[in-house]
Amino acid sequence: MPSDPSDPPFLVAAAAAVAEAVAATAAAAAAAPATATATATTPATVETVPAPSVSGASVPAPSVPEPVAVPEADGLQRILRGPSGLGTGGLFRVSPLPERLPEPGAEVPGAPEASASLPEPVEGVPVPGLYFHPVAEPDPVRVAEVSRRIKDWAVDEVDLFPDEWEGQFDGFSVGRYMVVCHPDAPTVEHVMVATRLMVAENAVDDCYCEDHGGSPVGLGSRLLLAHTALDPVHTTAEYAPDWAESLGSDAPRRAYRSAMRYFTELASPSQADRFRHDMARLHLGYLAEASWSQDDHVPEVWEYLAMRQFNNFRPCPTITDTVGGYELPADLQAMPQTQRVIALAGNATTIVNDLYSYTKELAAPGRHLNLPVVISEREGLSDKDGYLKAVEVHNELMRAFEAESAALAAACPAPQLLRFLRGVAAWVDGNHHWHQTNTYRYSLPDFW
Ligand SMILES: CC(C)=CCC/C(C)=C(\C)COP(=O)(O)OP(=O)(O)O
Ligand SMILES: [Mg+2]
Repeated sequence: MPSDPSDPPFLVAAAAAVAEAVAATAAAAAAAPATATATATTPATVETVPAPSVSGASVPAPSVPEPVAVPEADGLQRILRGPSGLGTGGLFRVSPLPERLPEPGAEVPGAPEASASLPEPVEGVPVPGLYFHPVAEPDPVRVAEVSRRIKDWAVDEVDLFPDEWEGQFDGFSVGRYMVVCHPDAPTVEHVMVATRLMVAENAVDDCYCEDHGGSPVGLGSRLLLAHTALDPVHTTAEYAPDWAESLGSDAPRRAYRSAMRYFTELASPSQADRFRHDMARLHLGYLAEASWSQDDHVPEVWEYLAMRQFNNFRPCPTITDTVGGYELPADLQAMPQTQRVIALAGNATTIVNDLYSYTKELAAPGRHLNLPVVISEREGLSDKDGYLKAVEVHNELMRAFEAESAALAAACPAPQLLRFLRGVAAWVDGNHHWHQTNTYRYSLPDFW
């Protein structure tokens, strides 16, 4: 890509890095035989998408993003690491992210023996055959500080849980979760913004939908009223006080209200609106799951996957830029290609949850839907074969996420977008790490 002499040096460096990656990607795609993944069988068509201006100039992007070819690991890793070289330091508020560990020729890293390449042994066993990237344990000092502050917030500011739930709160290890998912957060307070939201989101899920008093009955009403803690009601003077008072009337609403206040102090209006949209998606997903539960209905696999795209971790990686102290401009965030990357990342991370929480959900009363259960039921497979097929579904989603992310980085090398893509990838890896190592909460089935 020709560079304008007036471009700041980091843009020139970014363009050069990406141009190199594009060449590597195109060469790899031309040389590579068709592979097992659906995306890899599509010819590579990497077109350059001009970065839209923040002022809102129209973006000539296709309305339906084309799947792209999977780049070889080297090119992909280079893109996801982001720009490097003179002048790029300003793209990283803190020291550069730890690099993903290489995958030397292994088709599926992460089988138990592969964990020998980790810097330190970690607790928990990865799902055999799962495609994931191991990461190092997060900084224990930062984890301890976030853990201390989040407990204070939960107890003193929002009165989140009764004493008997304290062990579960601690066992969730939300401080470790959020520190490992946001390695580029410039301060502890930035991590806290994500941590409060994570706690609040789980409070709503547990108390409204699941095993801490939740039920599908009346869920729509509860979710809508809680949603107004994120998306305020603009009403008349007569009715506004009742609405405002309602936000303090249970723990999920207190948590949403407070976490959202902290978030909007840091987020731009556009970032806040993006988050509200994702939370509305989440609540829609909860409702579909609840209606199937009320009807004792097992959806088809594709229907389950559609529901799980909404009942999904997406609101968490979507705020990676706010937590990182920068902003992905709305025009870049709204591009169909960016939306596809975010959706694939959310889907891969959420199927990771289905796999790690499988035994927990099997032990819970009633039938709890997750991907292995739905595949077994709908496709007439044994529990083990349903689980193994769910691993394959995850792996395909994960590879598609990485391929689309790499292609987008190559096509649109805006620095904020490159950093955002790295942030989403870090969230994906951190999410896996937390699930694997949270042995208080999760354990694997005995299939191997
Ligand atoms: C943090 C957040 C946005 C959560 C939304 C939905 C959610 C709780 C998940 C995607 C996790 O799935 P699940 O409800 O199955 O959680 P556990 O398996 O109970 O950990
Ligand atoms: Mg689960």
